[in-house]
Amino acid sequence: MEMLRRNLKRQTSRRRSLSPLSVASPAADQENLHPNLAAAPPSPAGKPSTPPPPSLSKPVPSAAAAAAVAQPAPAEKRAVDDEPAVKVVVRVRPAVSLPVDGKDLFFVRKTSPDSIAVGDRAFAVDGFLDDRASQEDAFHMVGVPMIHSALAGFNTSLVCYGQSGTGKTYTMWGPLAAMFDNRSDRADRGVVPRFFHSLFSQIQGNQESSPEKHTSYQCRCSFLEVFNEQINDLLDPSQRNLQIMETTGNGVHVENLTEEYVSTVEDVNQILMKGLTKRKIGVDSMNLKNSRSHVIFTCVIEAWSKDLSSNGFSSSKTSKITFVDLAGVDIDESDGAGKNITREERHVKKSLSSLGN
Ligand SMILES: Nc1ncnc2c1ncn2[C@@H]1O[C@H](COP(=O)(O)OP(=O)(O)OP(=O)(O)O)[C@@H](O)[C@H]1O
Repeated sequence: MEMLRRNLKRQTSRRRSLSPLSVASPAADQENLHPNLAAAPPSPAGKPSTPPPPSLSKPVPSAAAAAAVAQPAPAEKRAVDDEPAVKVVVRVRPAVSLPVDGKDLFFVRKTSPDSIAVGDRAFAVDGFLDDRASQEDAFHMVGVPMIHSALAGFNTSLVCYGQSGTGKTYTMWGPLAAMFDNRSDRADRGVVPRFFHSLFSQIQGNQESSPEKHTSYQCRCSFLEVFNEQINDLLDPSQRNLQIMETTGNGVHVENLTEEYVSTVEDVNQILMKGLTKRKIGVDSMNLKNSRSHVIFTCVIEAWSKDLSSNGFSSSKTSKITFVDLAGVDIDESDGAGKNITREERHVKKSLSSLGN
């Protein structure tokens, strides 16, 4: 990844940008990591904002445990099996200005279905979105397979990383205002709002197409930021410097992190708006907003089925979906707009380099 980062530096000076997206699905572990991917994302879990019904208040199993609780239906399993455990996708952001000499128009280019070249260096990838790719294209490449995994009961994650200004936040969330249905800029909506739009329609479709299964779903979300090496709850600003704990019942989780129950895409959009407006941002010397924190949005889906056509056989599935939007690093060290930025940059760099260890 360090190699890729160095190439990004060269690219910035040419005012074109690329940001890698990684989808881990299902239950990727360190041994399965793609050579270009640094590490699997953390797995937070915390207390719900409102207690669930007694029968539903159980520990969230890991992906392996979830798969053991209920085997996915054959069609769901096939869709998940066809996907690699970790998928690395590179997206190139459109140039902010045309190159003066026209030389770097194809600086990042696809060289085969599974490789790209950045200048004279080659990288293996699972997918490539060039600077003409739409938000819809990004969703189809990384978001749709995640929905299949989540509904099949597997944990799945999307991690966006890359240099500052390369389009991580745009790809992940899109402009906040575009989340509303009546907006003319709906085409700008990012992977996450599209994911939940499609997820809730598929849940409704599943319930309508197989009424005999009596499947009920429950989804709960949390949103945290890691800023200056402290974990803050984006859904409850009074909860700062939260601690990572490991307990027998809950596994590794962030203690006291708020979880909110959601049942519609509008519920999720409200949570996204609430969290993203509280995210720490800085302003660089070009007056562009930069994310100064890593943010992690998590949704846990639990599904219970009672199939009346097979002697009332019951099953349940749990999956955790994690979206990680990492802070970017400014390549130009003199770009900071003040003393704080320098300290934040140091923490961002330290945490990003820890991912590679
Ligand atoms: N594919 C794209 N199409 C159009 N505009 C884009 C695209 N990608 C990024 N942008 C625009 O480029 C700017 C920088 O993008 P963004 O904020 O997403 O970068 P970032 O990688 O998240 O940066 P940081 O790490 O500093 O938060 C934004 O104004 C965004 O709207």
